Amino acid sequence: MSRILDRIDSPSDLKGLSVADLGILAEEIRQEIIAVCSRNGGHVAPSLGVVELTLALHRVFASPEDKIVWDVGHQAYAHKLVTGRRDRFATLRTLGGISGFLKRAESPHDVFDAGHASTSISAALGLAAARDLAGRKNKVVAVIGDGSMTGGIAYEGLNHAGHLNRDLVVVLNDNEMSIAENVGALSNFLSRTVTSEFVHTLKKDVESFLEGLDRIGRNVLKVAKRAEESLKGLFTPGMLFEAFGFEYIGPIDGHDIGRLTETFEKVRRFDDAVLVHVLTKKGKGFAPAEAKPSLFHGVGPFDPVSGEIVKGKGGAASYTGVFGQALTRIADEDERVVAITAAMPDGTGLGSFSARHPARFCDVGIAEQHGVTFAAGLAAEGFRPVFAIYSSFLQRAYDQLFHDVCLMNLPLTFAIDRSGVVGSDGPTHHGLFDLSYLRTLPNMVIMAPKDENELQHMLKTAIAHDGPAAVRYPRGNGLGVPLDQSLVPIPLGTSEVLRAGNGTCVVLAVGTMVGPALEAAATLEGEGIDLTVVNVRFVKPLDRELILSYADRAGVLVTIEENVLQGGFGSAVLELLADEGAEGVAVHRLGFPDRYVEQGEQHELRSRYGLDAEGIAGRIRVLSTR
Ligand SMILES: Cc1ncc(C[n+]2csc(CCOP(=O)(O)OP(=O)(O)O)c2C)c(N)n1
Ligand SMILES: CC(=O)[C@@H](O)[C@H](O)COP(=O)(O)O
Ligand SMILES: [Mg+2]
Repeated sequence: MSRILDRIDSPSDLKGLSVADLGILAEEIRQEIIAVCSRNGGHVAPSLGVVELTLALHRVFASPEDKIVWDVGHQAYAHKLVTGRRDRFATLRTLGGISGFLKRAESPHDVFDAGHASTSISAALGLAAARDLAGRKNKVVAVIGDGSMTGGIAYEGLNHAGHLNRDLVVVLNDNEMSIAENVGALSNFLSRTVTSEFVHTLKKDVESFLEGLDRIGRNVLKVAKRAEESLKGLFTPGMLFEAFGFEYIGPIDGHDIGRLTETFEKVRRFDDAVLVHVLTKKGKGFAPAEAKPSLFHGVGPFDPVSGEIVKGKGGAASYTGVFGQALTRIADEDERVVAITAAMPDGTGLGSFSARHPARFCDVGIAEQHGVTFAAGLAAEGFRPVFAIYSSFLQRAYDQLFHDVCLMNLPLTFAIDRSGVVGSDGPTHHGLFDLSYLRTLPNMVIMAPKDENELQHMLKTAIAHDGPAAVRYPRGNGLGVPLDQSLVPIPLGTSEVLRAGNGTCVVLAVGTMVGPALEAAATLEGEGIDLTVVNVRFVKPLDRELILSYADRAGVLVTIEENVLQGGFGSAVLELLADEGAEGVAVHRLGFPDRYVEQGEQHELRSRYGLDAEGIAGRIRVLSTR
């Protein structure tokens, strides 16, 4: 039997469907999401949770004239399926395929690119302001999750929107989850829904009783209503949004398409700022995802029936895991160590730390800026905070790094996970800028380990250092090297010569690039090219002496980094050589170019950009024959 989904080429095809048909379509969409994500991986639970919400929005609002802005965009798979991307959906998150997030370049229905959280309200308000300036009449809708509502920019947007009172709809998709359990006072506040329903029922009962009485009864009713309003105000989530100047509607069942459609029809007729509070279940309709929403938030391939996760090739422990274990051990001996995450406790490997040292663990929510300044406060009082954070999310907190950390030279460790290419999440998530953005800040020490064992020692080095220090390491498995139990700080600014070579061509490799550089050296040895390979270890401070002495002797210096070339390690070497007047040495920089790198498996991207062993060998071969 043909599916309704196969007849949906654009949102306008939803208009003629009955509520019952929409229910059937929701089920078909869920099956499609599960089938494709079971092969490609993806953000399964967030997307399954908003299928009815997506259908109701697209049925009532006329995208792309009406603008629907999805926060993060990780929940927008149903949106992709009903906006003309059904045929390409099987390529989701693959090299050359459609994005796992929103992309203006992909569809006119994706009105604002995303991948990072909490931006939708500000973006939607900008779209609404542009509409008003242009004299258009379209609607603008921001859809934001309860987790993303922990990000400060969301309140900056609400504050401005309430003040402007533009025609703007904000849908709060409340599933009581961030990736892990949502944290913070707001999340407690939102979950007081039950209390508010209780107050609502109580109000109705009391009203009908008093209305049955005489005039005195009606006066009592007036007083009671006033009291009830303040009581309700104390207990309902609406109060918060009303204080921001929004009309509040909800909470409503986010899986009841009929109710959602009716509500949005009503809201469509308003012309001021409205917030619709919708309650959904993360992972809805797929039992394994409902049972383990954190696991299925973002997941690799799995069995589409049982939900069992397909095991990788096994092998070495991940950098993330080794970091978490090492930090826990260091904290066992050093009571000053406090671990901080911004809503990524599992992704950053802090699970064992939080279980062992709960009082010294903090999840600040999706609040990277706050997290950095909060950690700086701890550091100012003698603690040794370690902020474990993804490279691309730390970008949010650049001024905090500058103003609240480096300026005071505070002892704060940044454990920067997901540096380099991360894979299927693509350009919003690759950690390709941290060497550049950290290098410019005075006082900052920057390290990158060649393997997971060195990561442990670098962590120890960072925590022992009396100033800010960053250790950047990649997503995925380490090299499987033995792990030292006793950790020793590495003297700052010292690198390590791993292969002496004949000194004609010297490779200065950073972190993940050390392994492929050594492999390339082994390949080229058979061709009579005898490379020197240096594990740089410190991007700041540089090992000036070693670099300058090689520059004196070598014909060619090759720098290799899993970072953009602009402002990265290679740039630092060029600056040093220029400042010291080093002449006669040719410098070749290998790294990522000055553009946003697409999605794809990590190995595919490294290969595409010539940063695997083969690519490195090929480029040095060309240099050597010049
Ligand atoms: C700035 C930033 N920090 C962290 C993340 C990682 N992240 C992606 S989705 C998510 C949870 C979002 O929760 P919510 O908005 O409630 O959406 P749900 O997944 O529950 O649907 C987090 C922490 C991110 N994308 N951007
Ligand atoms: C949407 C988002 O930002 C996160 O879910 C991210 O995709 C997690 O990435 P990892 O899978 O590398 O933890
Ligand atoms: Mg949520």
